[in-house]
Amino acid sequence: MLKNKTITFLGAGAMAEAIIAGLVRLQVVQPNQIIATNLSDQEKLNYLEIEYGIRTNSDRLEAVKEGDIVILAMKPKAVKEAIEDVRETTNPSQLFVSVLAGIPTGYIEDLLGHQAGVIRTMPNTSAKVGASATAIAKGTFATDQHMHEVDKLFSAVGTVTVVREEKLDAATGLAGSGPAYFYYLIEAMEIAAEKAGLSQEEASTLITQTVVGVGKRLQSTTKTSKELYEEVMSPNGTTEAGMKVLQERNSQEALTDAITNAIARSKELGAVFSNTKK
Ligand SMILES: NC(=O)C1=CN([C@@H]2O[C@H](COP(=O)(O)OP(=O)(O)OC[C@H]3O[C@@H](n4cnc5c(N)ncnc54)[C@H](O)[C@@H]3O)[C@@H](O)[C@H]2O)C=CC1
Ligand SMILES: O=C(O)[C@@H]1CCC=N1
Repeated sequence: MLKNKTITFLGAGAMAEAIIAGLVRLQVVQPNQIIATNLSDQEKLNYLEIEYGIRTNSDRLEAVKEGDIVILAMKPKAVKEAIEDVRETTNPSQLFVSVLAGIPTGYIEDLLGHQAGVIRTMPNTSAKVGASATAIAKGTFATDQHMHEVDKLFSAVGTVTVVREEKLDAATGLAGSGPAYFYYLIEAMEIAAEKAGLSQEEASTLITQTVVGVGKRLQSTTKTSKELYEEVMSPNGTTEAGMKVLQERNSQEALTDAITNAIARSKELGAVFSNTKK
């Protein structure tokens, strides 16, 4: 399905690299089917060529012209300028895939100015190791075939959940931003480990395997998250002592609020940029 298709990344930052790494490592497409372009960082393009064997082109018009699938991977605030720059070279047979937080497909369709197939996605940086949790939603002119192609692309770098576009902001706050919440918790574990006298190496193995174990357990159990943490807590034991502090400080409420705020920000991004149309 993706054979003979050229995939152009317009924007070559952290998210583009995570997806490129996953696609190349899992051989979903040949490296030479991928072209990356960006605003100005030639060093980054050189690095991507060497690291992943993909093609790059600092001429954004040429890079986009060649793409059957164009992945929009710039920051949301740059989307208007980025699309206006290359609009003249786009055509209705191309598929545009956005990874941008908040930006509605309708806004991208308007910027392109033709009935372009646009699919909005929200992956996360775990794409780099083939473990993204990606949500995808169809724009007005995208076809089922387009959805199949994007499903195939992102299935190669993790799971794909198809949702209606209005749910993408929720997916963004939850899973797009999600890795950051876990890394923040992990940083807390590192600080506590150091305080307690563990070496970095000792702490690293203990923490990483704890996180991996939680993920694997979640994938293989029907127990609820509450049942799973209660299973760890012995009466008057160590976990209870730890959880007491988390509960006293309303940590769960803080985390719920954090995710809700991220979801609100995704909605806000969409509103802000859609209001500054053309
Ligand atoms: N970093 C993450 O965890 C995730 C990011 N995203 C989305 O991915 C997008 C990119 O984020 P990052 O990779 O973190 O940003 P980044 O700052 O690492 O990369 C942005 C890239 O866009 C390029 N760019 C800027 N202006 C441009 C223009 N006018 N034309 C072409 N390219 C241009 C830059 O040169 C750079 O290569 C954002 O819209 C973000 O919402 C989505 C899911 C997760
Ligand atoms: O922080 C952001 O806006 C992007 C979108 C999801 C993860 N990172």
